[in-house]
Amino acid sequence: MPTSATGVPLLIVENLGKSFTLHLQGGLSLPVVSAVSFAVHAGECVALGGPSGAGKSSILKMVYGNYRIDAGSVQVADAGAMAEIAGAEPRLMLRLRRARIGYVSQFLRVIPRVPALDVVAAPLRAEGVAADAARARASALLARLNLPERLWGLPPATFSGGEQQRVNVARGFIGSQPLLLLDEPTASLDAANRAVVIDLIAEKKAQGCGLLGIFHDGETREAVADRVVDVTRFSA
Ligand SMILES: Nc1ncnc2c1ncn2[C@@H]1O[C@H](COP(=O)(O)OP(=O)(O)OP(=O)(O)O)[C@@H](O)[C@H]1O
Repeated sequence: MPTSATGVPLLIVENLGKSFTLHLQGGLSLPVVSAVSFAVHAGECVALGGPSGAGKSSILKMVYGNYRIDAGSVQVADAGAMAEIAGAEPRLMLRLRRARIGYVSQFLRVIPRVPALDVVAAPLRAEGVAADAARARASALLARLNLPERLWGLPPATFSGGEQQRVNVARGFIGSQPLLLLDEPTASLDAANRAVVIDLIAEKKAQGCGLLGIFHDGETREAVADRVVDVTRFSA
């Protein structure tokens, strides 16, 4: 696999394939993608492109271990070696998520009764950062994303879509994982907050992180992506 000028590979996807089995339709098999191959290197942001239903989110979910991998290989840089995600034990997957792969999903999975500040600080706490320091960094990120301070102590369940997305973005960006997956991180945001997310992505790149994202908004994609991998060429 060639290494780009930007850095070492953080993610190598080779011949990845996925079909969904529809049990309610008599076990009908719905092929989604096959032979997906690309890599993400340190310091670059790669966008997954292609029309709705092409399989972009499914690829992100396989990389994060949320969807089972039917064929091929997904390897993530881990302590000088590459760890295989296909068939990974849950314990390995949890460790990789804590230390190597961050993920900003489209929607925040709300945890009942946990205030927004602690939702955001949680990945740092999992890395072993002390509670006060983790909260201080969470506050700084929420302030940058213009989340009103009166909301920080409240659980995000009743927040607006855009407020929840900003909590989700802050939670995804606070950690120090070198690979970050982004599923439409700016979809519900206004222009000012979209610009903050674009800056956060640029900062991660400058730190040597690799990012793999879906950006429906063309302007955002244009601003952050170093290249686009068109998923239609892998349609099954
Ligand atoms: N859990 C699932 N069970 C069955 N089919 C699924 C599942 N997840 C995705 N699919 C199907 O796989 C195909 C690809 O979906 P996916 O969400 O990956 O596409 P996408 O390119 O991200 O689309 P969009 O841009 O609309 O988000 C779709 O036809 C979808 O219906």
